[in-house]
Amino acid sequence: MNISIIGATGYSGVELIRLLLTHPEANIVAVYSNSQTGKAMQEVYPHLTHIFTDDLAEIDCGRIRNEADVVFIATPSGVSGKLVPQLMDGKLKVIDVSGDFRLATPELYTRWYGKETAEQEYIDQAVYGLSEWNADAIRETKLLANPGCYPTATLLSLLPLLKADLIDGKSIIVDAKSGVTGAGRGLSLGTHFCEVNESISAYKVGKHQHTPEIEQTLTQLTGKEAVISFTPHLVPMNRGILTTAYASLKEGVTAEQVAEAYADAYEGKPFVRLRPGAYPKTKEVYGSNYCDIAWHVDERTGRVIVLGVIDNVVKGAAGQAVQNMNLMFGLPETTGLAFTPVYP
Ligand SMILES: NC(=O)C1=CN([C@@H]2O[C@H](COP(=O)(O)OP(=O)(O)OC[C@H]3O[C@@H](n4cnc5c(N)ncnc54)[C@H](OP(=O)(O)O)[C@@H]3O)[C@@H](O)[C@H]2O)C=CC1
Ligand SMILES: CC(=O)N[C@@H](CCC(=O)OP(=O)(O)O)C(=O)O
Repeated sequence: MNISIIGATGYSGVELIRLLLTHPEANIVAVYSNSQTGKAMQEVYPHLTHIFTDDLAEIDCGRIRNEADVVFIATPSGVSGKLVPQLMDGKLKVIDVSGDFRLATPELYTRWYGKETAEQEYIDQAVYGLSEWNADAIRETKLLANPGCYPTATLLSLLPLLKADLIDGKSIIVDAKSGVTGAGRGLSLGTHFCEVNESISAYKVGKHQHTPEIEQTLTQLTGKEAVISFTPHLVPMNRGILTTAYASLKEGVTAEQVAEAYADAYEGKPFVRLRPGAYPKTKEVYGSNYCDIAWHVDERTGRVIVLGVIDNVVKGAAGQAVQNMNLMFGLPETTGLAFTPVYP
């Protein structure tokens, strides 16, 4: 497959390069940037010296349509919404890592992102790329909206329980923690070393843009109403997300039914590792495409507490995007992704 990457200089873009360089069917034909065109990749990322040395090109949708089979877009919100209408032509498949095509309507997007995205006709063409839950639709689409990082861990944790009707969808609380790469490579006061190191804080309480994405997907994939309280936190580490989800169990639900729901949902799903009763660490999935899930039934309160961990840049972005590419091109899901987490 001939591959182009728009936004190759960002953290998700450079992770796509790392994964695609060892993918047996992938051939990166061009990498694109907005503000660093003409530079070689190793000038921007010296760790790529002697490995990937292509020059960054100015974004050219005509060239991409002519020479690529698939284009990954890993740009800040509001960018792909404008690019995709220029790319959706002929055989080209588009995988958007940003949030521009995830929400059901442009109005909903603008309410949560404070920006404009593409028109409804393009949003309607996009398939939500939660690989483990939407594979049939993913295989057929030409426009893939790759899930957000927090939604990936949260949805994989909660969907089995809501689908099996074991929890009250309106009782869900999600407390999430992310490493700083989740905020991208751009410089900002909030991600500055002295602000983040030896500290932890919540942000965007009650207004994080992943709240509607999680609610919408829970409902679309289970047919059940879902309302969540979602609070993200920034923690002083590079990679990793831990989501702790709480939900009230329906009357009479047993720990065995909970275990069965997870086993049924993830049988034959290579990237979800079920670890009942465990305390998974982000370090245990670092650099890998795994999502580890553990659950604890609290009989005293009648709640279930679910812990999900992913590497935000891999399963939360580039890894899941490659998994989706594999599905879209009829390859085994694990192609180019079957590697062991880096530990410790
Ligand atoms: N980081 C993460 O863990 C995750 C990120 N995402 C989403 O993926 C997208 C990329 O994130 P991330 O890699 O962290 O971001 P970065 O800030 O690290 O990178 C952004 C990239 O977009 C390019 N870019 C910036 N503005 C424009 C523009 N106007 N037109 C074209 N290209 C532009 C930059 O290129 P240059 O500077 O060279 O011009 C850079 O390559 C975001 O939408 C993010 O929300 C999703 C899941 C997880
Ligand atoms: C730590 C951190 O700042 N994380 C980012 C994740 C952004 C992201 O992935 O958002 P979209 O893909 O939906 O744009 C945030 O909370 O906004």
